[in-house]
Amino acid sequence: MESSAEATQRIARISAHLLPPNFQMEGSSIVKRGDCRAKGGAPGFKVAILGAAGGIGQPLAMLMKMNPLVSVLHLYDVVNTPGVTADISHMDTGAVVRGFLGQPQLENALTGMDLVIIPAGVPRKPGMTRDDLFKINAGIVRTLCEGIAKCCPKAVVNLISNPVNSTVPIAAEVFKKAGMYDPKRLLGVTMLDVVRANTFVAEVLGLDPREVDVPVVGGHAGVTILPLLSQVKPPCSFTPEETEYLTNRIQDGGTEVVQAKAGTGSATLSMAYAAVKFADACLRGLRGDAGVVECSFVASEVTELPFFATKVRLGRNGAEEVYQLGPLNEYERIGLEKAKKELEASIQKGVSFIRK
Ligand SMILES: NC(=O)c1ccc[n+]([C@@H]2O[C@H](COP(=O)([O-])OP(=O)(O)OC[C@H]3O[C@@H](n4cnc5c(N)ncnc54)[C@H](O)[C@@H]3O)[C@@H](O)[C@H]2O)c1
Ligand SMILES: O=C(O)C[C@H](O)C(=O)O
Repeated sequence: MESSAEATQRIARISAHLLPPNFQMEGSSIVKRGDCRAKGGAPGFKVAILGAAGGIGQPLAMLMKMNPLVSVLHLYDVVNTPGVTADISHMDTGAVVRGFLGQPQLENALTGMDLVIIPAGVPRKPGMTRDDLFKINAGIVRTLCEGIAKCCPKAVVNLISNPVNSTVPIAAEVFKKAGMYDPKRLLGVTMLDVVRANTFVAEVLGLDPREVDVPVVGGHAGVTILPLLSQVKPPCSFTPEETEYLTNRIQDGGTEVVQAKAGTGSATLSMAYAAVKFADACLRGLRGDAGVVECSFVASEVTELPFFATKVRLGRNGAEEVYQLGPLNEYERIGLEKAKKELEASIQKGVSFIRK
């Protein structure tokens, strides 16, 4: 049987063979030749994307390469990273890009990272719930988080892989087991729900979506996605029909895309946009900017559940402050009870997966 050292060498050989002429292997990672700035330490943050060759991963990698706060961008996947890395590295922006292929290169991909974004795992097909992805994605998230615990325990983690309501508790349990869990640094990405809510509400109000801010709380699946339409900025009111239409459309936004894609996947482009919006907010927080506030699924004491999505203030240590829900109307109070019931089971499922 092939040892792990042999596997590393074999993948390094394959990777080297696939590299374009201006790339070389450095240890088991792919770097651009003459790439002094990576070593010289250009100002900025080091960011890794795990699942970088996927439907979300590729546009996310492209957009992060355009982000001026990023100095080093590591692209990790179990397939196709040499091609994606070569392609993205031609963009004339500041970040240095390195590719990492397969499990033996995971540790090199993660070492020294400030922010790790995880869109690795299978997406839904029509007729599936996000929970149907648990079987495959739970194990993927566990392995990747074990790598983070070992190689970059201080990194802020943005977890995209579904079902987020369970994968975030899985990550927390892996980190607890490793003795490095810092709840502030583990953030479930629910930004796409906010992006959708801003878009759909703006449509109804006849506004530019960039002027609209809709808090979306709870979690990231069906009824756990709870838009707080009574707290929309700029202040406005909705008829009961508009409230029903908007709440349903925001809760079913993911399914709308899954059905339209008809078996070829789920939201990738809007998700990459949302992921970059959220990652950029995390990096501005890490830089020390004041007043960076976004919604995220985090460890929380806002309800009786151990995790809940609300607005959080992002700072040098991740989610430094978790905001309360604020005043809810009757419609939202009923929605909150439904959301909590489903969330409780999903959180427990994630916790049990590691504690079993
Ligand atoms: N949080 C959200 O709002 C949100 C939105 C959209 C999609 N998602 C979820 O994001 C995930 C990815 O979606 P996608 O459309 O990019 O899927 P995809 O299949 O196009 O890409 C997933 C990538 O993950 C890679 N991968 C698989 N196992 C891996 C491992 N062990 N290590 C590293 N990489 C691995 C695959 O090779 C693939 O390149 C899905 O679980 C999807 O449900 C979440
Ligand atoms: O709906 C999905 O399965 C993907 C994602 O969670 C989304 O909201 O688009």
